[in-house]
This record gives sequence, C-alpha cells and structure tokens, in this order.
Amino acid sequence: MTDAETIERLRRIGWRGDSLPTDGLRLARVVAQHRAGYELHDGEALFGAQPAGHFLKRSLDPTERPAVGDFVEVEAGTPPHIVKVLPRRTVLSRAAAGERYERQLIATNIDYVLVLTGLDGDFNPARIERYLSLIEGSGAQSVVLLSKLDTREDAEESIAALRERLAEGTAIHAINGKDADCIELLAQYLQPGDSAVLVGSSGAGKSTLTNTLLGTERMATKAVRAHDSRGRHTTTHRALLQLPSGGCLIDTPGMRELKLTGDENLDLFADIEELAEQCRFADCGHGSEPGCAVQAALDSGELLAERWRNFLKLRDEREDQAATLEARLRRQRGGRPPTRPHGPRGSREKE
Ligand SMILES: Nc1nc2c(ncn2[C@@H]2O[C@H](COP(=O)(O)OP(=O)(O)OP(=O)(O)O)[C@@H](O)[C@H]2O)c(=O)[nH]1
Ligand SMILES: [Zn+2]
Repeated sequence: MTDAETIERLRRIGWRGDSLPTDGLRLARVVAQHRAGYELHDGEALFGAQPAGHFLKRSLDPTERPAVGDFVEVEAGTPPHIVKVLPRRTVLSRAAAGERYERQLIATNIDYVLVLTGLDGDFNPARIERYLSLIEGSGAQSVVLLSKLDTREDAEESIAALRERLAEGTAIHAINGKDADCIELLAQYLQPGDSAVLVGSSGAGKSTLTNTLLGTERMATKAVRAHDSRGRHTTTHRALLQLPSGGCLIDTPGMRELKLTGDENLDLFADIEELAEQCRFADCGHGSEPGCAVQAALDSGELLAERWRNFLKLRDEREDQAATLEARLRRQRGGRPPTRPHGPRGSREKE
C-alpha cells in the first residue's frame, strides 16, 4: 500500500495528520480498551495490541496512557505494541476518585457527542443539562438529539422548555430514529473525517439510530448483542463504525452511558456564579443571609427554582467527591489533617 493510500484510510477514521511515522512504525486508532489489551483499527481492519512497557509505570499520569479514540504509533510484533500516543485534539474525561485523585479519560479526538434522549418517559431536561456539562470543556461539540418524536403529539412544548433552559446556540434536533430522514439531518456532524459518539440512557434509541445511520449495513440486534458480549471478537466489530456519510461512530460499551459522576463542569451555571458574586457576604450560603442575591433572584423569578436545585445538586456531588478523596488521603497520611492552600474562611463583608 502506498503512503497516500494509508493516509486516505486513516483520514476516514478521523486522523487529521499528513505525515506517517517512520522507523517501520504504523499508525492506528484505539477503538476499545479491554482488560487484556487494546483493540486498534488502521482504517482497514481491527487488530489487538499491548501497551509498551513505559505506559505501565505506576508513576505515569494515567491520562498519558492510550485511551479510546487515540491515534497511536504501533511497533510490529506478536503482539504489536503501542509505543506512542499522538497529541489529542479533544479529550472527554471525568474526575475519578480511586486510590488517588485522577482524571479518567472517556474518549479522545471526538468531534461531536450526540446526546440522545427519548421524548417519551425518558425525557429529562436536567439529565441532558448534566450530560452537556460533562462534555463542556472537552473540545467536542455536543448535539442534543430528542428521539421518538413520532410518539408524541405535544413534543413542541417539551422541546421549547428545553431550548429555554440550555445555553443559546445549543444544537437540538427532534428526530424519529427509525426514519431515514435522520441521515440527512445529522450528516453535518458525520462528515468524512468526523468522529462522533452517541450517548444516552438505555432505551433512548441509540441502536435504532445507529442502524438508521448505517443504512443497509445493519448493526447487531439486541438479542444478538447479548450473545456477542461473551465473545470479545464480535463485540469489537461494533467499536468503530464507518458510516456511509463518511464520518465514524465510536461505539464502545461503557461510553454509551457516560456515567454522570465526577466534577462536571459548572460553567453552564455561570449566571448563578455571577449572581452569587453579588451577595453581600463573600461566603454567603444563599440561605437566609441578608443581602443574598440568589434568594432575591429566586423571589423575583429571575432564577428558576429548578435551575437552582440543579446547580446545588451538581455542586454537592462535586463536594462529596472531594470530601471522600480528602478523607482517603488523610488516612493514607496517617491521620494528619490536610494542608490547605488558603487560610480559614471567616464571615468577611465585601469592601
Ligand atoms: N417510535 C419510535 N421508537 C423508537 C425510536 N427510537 C428508538 N425506538 C424504540 O425504542 C426502543 C429502544 O431502542 P434502542 O435503540 O434499543 O435503545 P438503546 O438506546 O440502544 O438502548 P440500550 O441498547 O439498552 O442502550 C426500541 O423498541 C426502539 O424500536 C424512535 O425515534 N421512534
Ligand atoms: Zn447569597
């Protein structure tokens, strides 16, 4: 195969570079990670690989290890070894409090995260908001897809409420995942070289939409998938789907549901942060303190109670996680209190 052909193949699975590695190394994309190793795709076929020794050092920041979505340089061998991870253009990650505080990569080099929610019983604007906050800052663009439009006659109301709630300019499309019209509608996010992931809770319609996008190249049905999950080989066939539109869909178990834990970015609530800055006390708890701008906004209706509750929920989760982590670190240090980077906070009135 000529270099031009190899480059063409790699471009089709999302690579943006223009020169191939030398020294007999080849380029490939990580499409799945198993306990036993990595599953790679070179634009033509899948193959297994192991990480080179330097990726296994305990001292290595885990985010520097190969992750799903990465383009990597591979050394031939039995098995082949991943020797280098190329720079990432986007990084989807979440905070993980394990043995030590670390960031856990979900996927890299993803251009679009399609957040799918059914307009049926599954419809939950707060959950959509939390998905978006997880994606925010990753470099990937989020696209909200509302499936099962065909099952609702009054969907307009739900869609309008959601639009009102999400940041202006957020892409929102209501679809019937079984209808081939989706192909054209979503083509803008699945252009040649684009990488997308489809996330959403069970039953939202991810497989249905994937099948529609694949057209004739049908994906395994639910029954078949249950069977497939036992055999690694067949499961990995689904890991990277090249769509007729030219884009590719990375579909790895575990990514589909993008667990909503960790330090979701709170930037989506910038308006609330701004409000809080106007409170009289710098450490206002936004309860019954005099001069609380948040309470005033809630009273006047400027701030919706539900939005405020969502903000608190997200913040509490983050604080819980930080506290758990701190306690664990303290135990490891033998009970000494943590050293704080800043002094104690008192009730300071703002100047
Ligand atoms: N009427 C209608 N039904 C849909 C639509 N999308 C999905 N469904 C149905 O909803 C059910 C669940 O769809 P799936 O595609 O299996 O959902 P999933 O998100 O892949 O679910 P998991 O595999 O559990 O993660 C199926 O019975 C689909 O036929 C839609 O747009 N309209
Ligand atoms: Zn306040």
